[in-house]
Amino acid sequence: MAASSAFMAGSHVWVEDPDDAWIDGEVIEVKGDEIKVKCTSNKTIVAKTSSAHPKDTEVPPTGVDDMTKLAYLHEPGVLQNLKCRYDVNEIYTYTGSILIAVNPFQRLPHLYDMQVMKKYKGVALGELSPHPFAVADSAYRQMINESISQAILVSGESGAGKTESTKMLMRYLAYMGGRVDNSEERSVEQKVLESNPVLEAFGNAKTVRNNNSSRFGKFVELQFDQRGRISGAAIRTYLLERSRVCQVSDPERNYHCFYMLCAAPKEEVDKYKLGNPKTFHYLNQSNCIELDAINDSEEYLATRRAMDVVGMSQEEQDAIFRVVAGILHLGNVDFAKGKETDSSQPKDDKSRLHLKTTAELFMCDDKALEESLCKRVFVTRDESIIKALDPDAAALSRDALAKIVYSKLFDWLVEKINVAIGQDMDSKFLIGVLDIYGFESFKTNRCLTGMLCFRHLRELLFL
Ligand SMILES: Nc1ncnc2c1ncn2[C@@H]1O[C@H](COP(=O)(O)OP(=O)(O)OP(=O)(O)O)[C@@H](O)[C@H]1O
Repeated sequence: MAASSAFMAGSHVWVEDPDDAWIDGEVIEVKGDEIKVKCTSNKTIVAKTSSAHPKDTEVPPTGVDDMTKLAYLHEPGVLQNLKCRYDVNEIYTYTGSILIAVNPFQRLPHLYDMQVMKKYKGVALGELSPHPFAVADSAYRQMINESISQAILVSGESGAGKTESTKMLMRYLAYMGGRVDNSEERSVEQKVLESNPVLEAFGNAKTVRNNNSSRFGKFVELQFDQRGRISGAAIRTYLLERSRVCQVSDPERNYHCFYMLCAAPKEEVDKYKLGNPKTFHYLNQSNCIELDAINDSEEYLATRRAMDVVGMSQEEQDAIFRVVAGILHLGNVDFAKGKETDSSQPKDDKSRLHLKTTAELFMCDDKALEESLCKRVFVTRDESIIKALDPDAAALSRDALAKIVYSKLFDWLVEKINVAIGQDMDSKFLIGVLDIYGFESFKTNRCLTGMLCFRHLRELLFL
């Protein structure tokens, strides 16, 4: 916190700047609760002492590898240190036992090769340069030495690099706990990675910040035996962003799988009665349909291959894509006023056709589906009361159905993947890596309650 009494002419300070967030300079005059600062950028500004912070002039130009070495742990000091390190390609910095990663937005393979992994093996945290391998090594050693399961929490804004960091942690843990006796078999890490395209197709979407943003929290659990060797793994997922299924804001996209299926080979598209993604309400609310770096047709084939690898049969794959297509048709069912007061019915022939197609794809009765959308059943102790819904309420009920069906599909996929990876129910210890997406602020919040619950859960996680 800034202490006004600490500032005098000649003090080095940080003051807020509308362009650069913070700017440093030297105090040339102190007047009451204000200071005049000659900034390093040469401009002179007057700032409130309450919003200024002292500057640590002892910090080396390339920064320090652990923020606890800074004389002042305030926002401008932390940001400046991260920037200095980033400028010399040091993307990792410690704050005690916490590792801060700054996304380099470029491949840095030399940072993660086998030689680097060997270097970090068994070395205490802080002895070598900050690195996810050091964090993973520390977790592994604590698990072995203290016989206690460990968890690593990876958190940050969307696009910050959580998924990449999680992969590094997993790679190192797999290296430490690798099974030497069964080299013919695919490693657990390999199996987890192979399942990624399936999870990404159904749980990732393009957002403003990240073209391949994970819209769910993921807890990857690596299970170990008594001797510290990997004996299994499991993926637990949390808080899939359901609202995205029926509400997409510009310039974002819905989940990748919807666009992939529309870009599938023609016979598949015909089979699921799909077509141009722009004709579906759940996709055309945003103008963003195609992505420069992603070819949806190729991604569709890659997802199918990954589904084969994780052991999903052709029937299962067909059922999955029928559900995906069914959701798109469901979204095109509009409602108009029905004959009775406050009732509703499909708006026109087009809506009736989409409803019928949805029922065919979901393999249910179209009349029953229509009833479930246009009416609500209240169950009391003695009887069931059926209430007709007006068109707005019916549309809400349609969206609620789309969201619940999609999230059930996602949960089913995760279960299937876990069977393929192979869990060890009798494992001795586990190391869990929690990759959970961070706060985001939208112009209009898609789902306020969802966001509130999500934030509450995150608060609990951090306690
Ligand atoms: N250590 C790294 N090395 C190279 N590139 C990276 C690294 N970390 C992140 N990136 C780049 O940034 C992109 C976004 O990173 P990532 O998907 O890991 O973010 P995220 O925090 O998981 O985002 P979200 O919460 O939206 O899923 C990656 O696709 C990759 O291109």
